[in-house]
Amino acid sequence: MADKKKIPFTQLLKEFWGPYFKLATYMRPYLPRVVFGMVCGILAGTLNGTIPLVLNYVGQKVLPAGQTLGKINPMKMHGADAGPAIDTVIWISMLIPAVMVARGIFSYLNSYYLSWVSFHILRDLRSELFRHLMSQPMAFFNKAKSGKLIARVINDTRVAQNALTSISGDLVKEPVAVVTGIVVLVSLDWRFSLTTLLLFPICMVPVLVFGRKIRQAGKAEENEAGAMAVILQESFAGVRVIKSFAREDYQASQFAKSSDLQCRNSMRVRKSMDIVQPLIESVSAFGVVLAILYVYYYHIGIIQFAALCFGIFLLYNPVKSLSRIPLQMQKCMASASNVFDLLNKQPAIQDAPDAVVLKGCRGGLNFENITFSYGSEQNAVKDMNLVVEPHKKYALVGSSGAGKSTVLSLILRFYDPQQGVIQLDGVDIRKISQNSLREHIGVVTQETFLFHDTIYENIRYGRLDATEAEIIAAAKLAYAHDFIVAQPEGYNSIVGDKGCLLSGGQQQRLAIARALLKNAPILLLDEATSALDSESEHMIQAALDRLSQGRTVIAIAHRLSTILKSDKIVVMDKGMVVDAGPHAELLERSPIYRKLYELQFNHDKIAA
Ligand SMILES: Nc1ncnc2c1ncn2[C@@H]1O[C@H](COP(=O)(O)OP(=O)(O)OP(=O)(O)O)[C@@H](O)[C@H]1O
Repeated sequence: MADKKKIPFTQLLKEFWGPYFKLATYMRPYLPRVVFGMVCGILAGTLNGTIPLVLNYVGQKVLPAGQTLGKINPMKMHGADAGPAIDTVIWISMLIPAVMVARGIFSYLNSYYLSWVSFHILRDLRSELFRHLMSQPMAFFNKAKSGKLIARVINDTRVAQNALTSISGDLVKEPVAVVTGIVVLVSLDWRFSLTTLLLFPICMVPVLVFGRKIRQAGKAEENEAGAMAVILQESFAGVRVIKSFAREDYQASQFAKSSDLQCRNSMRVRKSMDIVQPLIESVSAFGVVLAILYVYYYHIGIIQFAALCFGIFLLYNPVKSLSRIPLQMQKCMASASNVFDLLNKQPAIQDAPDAVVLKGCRGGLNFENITFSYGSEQNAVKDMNLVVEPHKKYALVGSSGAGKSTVLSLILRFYDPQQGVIQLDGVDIRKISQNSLREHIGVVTQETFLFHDTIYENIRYGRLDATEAEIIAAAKLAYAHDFIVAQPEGYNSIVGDKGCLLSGGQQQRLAIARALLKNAPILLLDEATSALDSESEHMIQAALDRLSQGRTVIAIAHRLSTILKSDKIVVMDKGMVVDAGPHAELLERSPIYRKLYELQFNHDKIAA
């Protein structure tokens, strides 16, 4: 039998309330507003509770005395008992709108200030979460579903904030309203109040029973919202694949399934939520019967009766809001713990406390005994030793899966090797701040990523403070200026989602312009394998040649021209550097290189 360990109460409290308290700490910068909002809530709650007292007072003052239900004597309405003069009646009656208006103002201020705070908390939480996600290393994004991350940033933060707003709004105002209301009712007529309030605890039963169901269904609803976001994100990102396989119907059926589940979960939540109110109202109806019986036996005054009934009626909303708090807390807790789970995830790759900020570098790299695996038993890079001299050009060659792309990722510190050191100008790259390291490395990959923005903004991404003249100069150097000005809106033309409104060659040239603008001393190139038309290829090659000038270049070579121009060709096989040297030497002495050359680069030779 499993050993049932008793969890200490304090730990339980921490686990259950932890996310809520953590969320509440986000209120700290806005404390004056929170306090003001809560004080307004207390005043609104107090005024709400005292309304029957005011009604009773006004009634006693302005209506002839001695009127009781069942014993009304119309004759007493005239003559000596007719009551005070009309101006006194008006003045005293004005107490009622005065209290109601004051209650309305405080209630509005309570809601306004607490909503203001909660929307600002939502803003802060979302920004922090996004920044935190952006700081996660590549290994995190390799595993995470981006749709789910989007749902966390948009959905979970909103659900947590929504619940926080209503909870913080209700938590102070409503108990005050209930306590004041009950005290006032009891002071008016304790027997009537006790008789009618007797049923209040019974009203809590449906809240407790259905609260559990709401919690479970609510969690399933949130999870399914995440799953739906994954389908949406993948369908839009992979629309080319979907269309080329004619899988639109399949995707639509996947989405419909998720939507159906979402619909059923939402119905479960709604059903449980909506049944609570009619049950409470049914129980309350018995309270009305009790009230009528009480009046029948005790013949209380009509004004007092009206005030008591109004008091009971005014208790309804605060009690309803209070009964909602546990349900909202459950929702808040589920979403907040999703958010804080992500926020608590420390990035596996972080800047060392004494990390230096790189200001300029020569671009010399040294790989010392580098071994790296992505987590599987097989090493993607093994015992790699390589000295990369500044301003020289290196070509990485090797069969598919040899580890070439991994080497580029290690230079960028997307991953840290399990063994060995990579040095930049003699400094371990783990001792350099990640931002400044990457500021000194330009990357052009075969899969160009362009943002859905203008051509101008896409180039400017290379250096955010670049001037217009510098951006145009970079485009000219990348042989992109001519096709850009030929676009309907020139540099202000939108490139479409991931640059889809431009040709592959044009996208590549924009990426080169972006790298030229960055002007980094080290350049990592992953050449396009896809066959571009010869004119486009020629221009890209010329643009790359310009980009490479005066920099340390490490290129994953797919073209003969690249390997012929390289100072050194590094041959990789199964994660290891098996040889390195100039083309002619390797052709002579390396069987692996010879084979690769014949398979991979020979057709270029023929084409040339
Ligand atoms: N993100 C990843 N997670 C797990 N394993 C990976 C990942 N990326 C690459 N690998 C594995 O690491 C090894 C080296 O891959 P890498 O992409 O570096 O090879 P490559 O020489 O660049 O191949 P190609 O020329 O096909 O791009 C391969 O066995 C590959 O399956």
